[in-house]
Amino acid sequence: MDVMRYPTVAQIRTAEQDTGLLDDGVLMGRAARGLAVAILAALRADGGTYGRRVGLVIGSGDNGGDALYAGAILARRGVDVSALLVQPERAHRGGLAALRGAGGRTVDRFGVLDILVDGVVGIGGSGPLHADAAAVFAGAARNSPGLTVVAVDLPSGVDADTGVVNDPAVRADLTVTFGVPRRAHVLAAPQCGRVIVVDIGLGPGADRDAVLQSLSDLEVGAAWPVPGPADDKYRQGVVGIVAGSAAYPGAALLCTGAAVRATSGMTRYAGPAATAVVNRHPEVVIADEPAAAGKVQAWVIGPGIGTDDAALRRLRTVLAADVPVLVDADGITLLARHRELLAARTAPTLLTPHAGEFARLTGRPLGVDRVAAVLGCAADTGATVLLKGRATLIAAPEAGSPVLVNEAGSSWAATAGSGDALSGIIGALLATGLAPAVAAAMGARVHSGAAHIAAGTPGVPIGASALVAAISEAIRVLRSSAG
Ligand SMILES: NC(=O)C1=CN([C@@H]2O[C@H](COP(=O)(O)OP(=O)(O)OC[C@H]3O[C@@H](n4cnc5c(N)ncnc54)[C@H](OP(=O)(O)O)[C@@H]3O)[C@@H](O)[C@H]2O)[C@@H](O)CC1
Ligand SMILES: [K+]
Repeated sequence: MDVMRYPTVAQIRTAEQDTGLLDDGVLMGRAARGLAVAILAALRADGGTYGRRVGLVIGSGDNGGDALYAGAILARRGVDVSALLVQPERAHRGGLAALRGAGGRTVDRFGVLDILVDGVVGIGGSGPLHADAAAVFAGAARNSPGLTVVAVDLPSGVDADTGVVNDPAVRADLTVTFGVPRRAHVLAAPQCGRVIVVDIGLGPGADRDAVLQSLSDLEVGAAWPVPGPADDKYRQGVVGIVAGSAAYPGAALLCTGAAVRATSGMTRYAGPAATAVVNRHPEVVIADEPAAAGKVQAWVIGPGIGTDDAALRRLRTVLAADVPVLVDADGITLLARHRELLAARTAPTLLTPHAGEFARLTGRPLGVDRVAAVLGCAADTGATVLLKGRATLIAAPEAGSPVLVNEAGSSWAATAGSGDALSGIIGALLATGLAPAVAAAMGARVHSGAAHIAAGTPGVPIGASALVAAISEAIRVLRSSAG
């Protein structure tokens, strides 16, 4: 599959070392040129470069070196460059000399600026942005309303591998990184702004061993199941949905509505909201119980089913079936109390918890390293696990499997009932025979796309019904990106 890969800092360091160009500063020179080009483009897009005011906040490592050498290039182009050294005695010597030689200057505080460059820390950083540096950013923002912040490699204070946004941390409008994207660029995307990856000649193997990966839109669009000439409703997969209740039919309507829109296969509903479901979605075939529902190729169970004896009975029935099962919401709460049900599974299981359900399932809080947590949970449960969030993570239980990430691109999907829709989409994909992790990643992409389309530009708040209504358009956009 055509994927984006996000290596760890250790893997990036190895790739940089493998070039043999680290010690003579070749890589830093390339990084600085790429950074300068990006800053010049940002200035040009906003009125030109000559005489514009760029401030550099410089830390004590090579991240500051990149910024200083880039500053030298900018100064030679007539940009007014000033640098504030957070730890003057530890600032990169060669970079500082280059900046001064090109006409840049060091300052104790910034005047009014057009662009502020964060060269405090990159992949060598840990923990929050130090207080003295944080004060510089706060002061510059006060002085220069509308200031554009450009992060070198990473916004300082954001952990490169976990994407944890410490307090304080820099929030960037643009992040310029080198060779390969870092995990934080997808795990903490809102903090990074637009990300530009500059080629510094790391070679094609630099991200080969990255565990964290994402599918491209093109790949999702090309793989989306659509009916072929020989297909009938059964051949495209039948999904069975157990969701909602007579008193609360909403989850049932959203989940089945999403499944109906996601593929052309057949959708069955089994449960106490059957009448409400068929009244809203006449194409759905209903039953009162999963045991009476007829044949399916995948089950979805959990949204809004409650945690009473009837819900547990239905969960037992569904998990006893030798077909893939997606368990969500109340289903996960029940599973946390009845782990033996998972152990007896004969076909793949997909669990789709949010952070709270994840903690219930594993018996411990999620922690800061979401990638490690989702891998651990998949290995422990033997199930594929989709951990919901702005960056949704998906891990299969097989050792060596990648973790697939879907960065939602917006937060419009954070609304009640949104998860019910996600389950329905993924369930329909599971029924077509896609591997659980791939079905989950593709479903998450369409789900976030639908939220984005429903919210519009500029966005307005949406309910989950609007998201479900936009699923068809989201699939159309992805399929058209695949040509
Ligand atoms: N290697 C390469 O090939 C290439 C590398 N490149 C560039 O180098 C960068 C990596 O450089 P690096 O290794 O020098 O580390 P870096 O990110 O500057 O930070 C370390 C310094 O920060 C300090 N510090 C730590 N935490 C802190 C905090 N919270 N707040 C404040 N300070 C903190 C820490 O201080 P200490 O803990 O030692 O007291 C240490 O001095 C990389 O991101 C990229 O930009 C490019 O040129 C391309 C080629
Ligand atoms: K930085």
